[in-house]
Amino acid sequence: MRLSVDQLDITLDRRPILRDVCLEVGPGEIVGLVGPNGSGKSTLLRAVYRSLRPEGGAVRVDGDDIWTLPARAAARRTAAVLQDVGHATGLCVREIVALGRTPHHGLLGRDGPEDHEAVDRALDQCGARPLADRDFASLSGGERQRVLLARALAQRPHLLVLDELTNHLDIRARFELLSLIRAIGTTTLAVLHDLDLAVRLCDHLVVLQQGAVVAAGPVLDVLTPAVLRDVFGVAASADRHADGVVRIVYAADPLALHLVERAAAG
Ligand SMILES: Nc1ncnc2c1ncn2[C@@H]1O[C@H](COP(=O)(O)OP(=O)(O)OP(=O)(O)O)[C@@H](O)[C@H]1O
Repeated sequence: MRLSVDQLDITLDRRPILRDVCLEVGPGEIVGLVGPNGSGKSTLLRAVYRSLRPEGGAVRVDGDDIWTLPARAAARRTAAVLQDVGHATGLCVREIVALGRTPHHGLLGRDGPEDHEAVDRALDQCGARPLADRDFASLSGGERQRVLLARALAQRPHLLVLDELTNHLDIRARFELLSLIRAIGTTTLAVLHDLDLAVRLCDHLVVLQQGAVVAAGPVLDVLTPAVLRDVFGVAASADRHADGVVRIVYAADPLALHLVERAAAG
């Protein structure tokens, strides 16, 4: 259950988007992919879940290059929960979660006892069993995110890929979903915009800036004041507090961006 991204290059519309990107996610680790808007995070995830073929480099799951595996074998290994995906109406929650079993089906595509067991377990893991018979389209944003995570877990993937899973969620729902991901223990690569959540969830962070990795490693090694200032444009530091929790503390009011710009200039 290991992800290795090796010297990945991606060009879109004749513009280089990712350059020489390398990263590793070890078994059971949660690695956060962070960086400013447009730095290439979603593009990198697309390459990892095999929706975008790179010009150079390789994505390996458990040592196998995903482009040398048959499509169905690659699909079984990686499950993605993506942001802002439109969803067809008319399917109930159980049917949506059962879609996670599709890569495991043979040519006849029939569900067996193992599929039912995987769906029930995923619904339970995500606290979504009471929603099982509801129309998916009738759910709140937070409930939908839980169900989409359950669909990914029903797949029993080696690797979980999450793109802004906590978008649109209130603060309590964010923490609930993130603690659920921690408890699941699947090897995970997660794009997160909220650095405060990223430092709580992740073992390691990878920072992308203009398509290149500019820092990678344990949270406190990566989020130095220089990285927070030069990459994210805020005067802040990440510190472990007495209760053991890492928090980001702003040196200046983050709304007073002119102070940050002056600090950077000086
Ligand atoms: N299909 C495409 N064709 C051309 N350029 C693209 C395409 N998809 C993305 N890009 C460009 O690639 C760059 C990286 O986009 P990407 O969505 O990967 O960034 P991101 O870090 O996920 O951004 P955000 O934080 O805003 O979601 C952006 O400049 C974007 O405009």
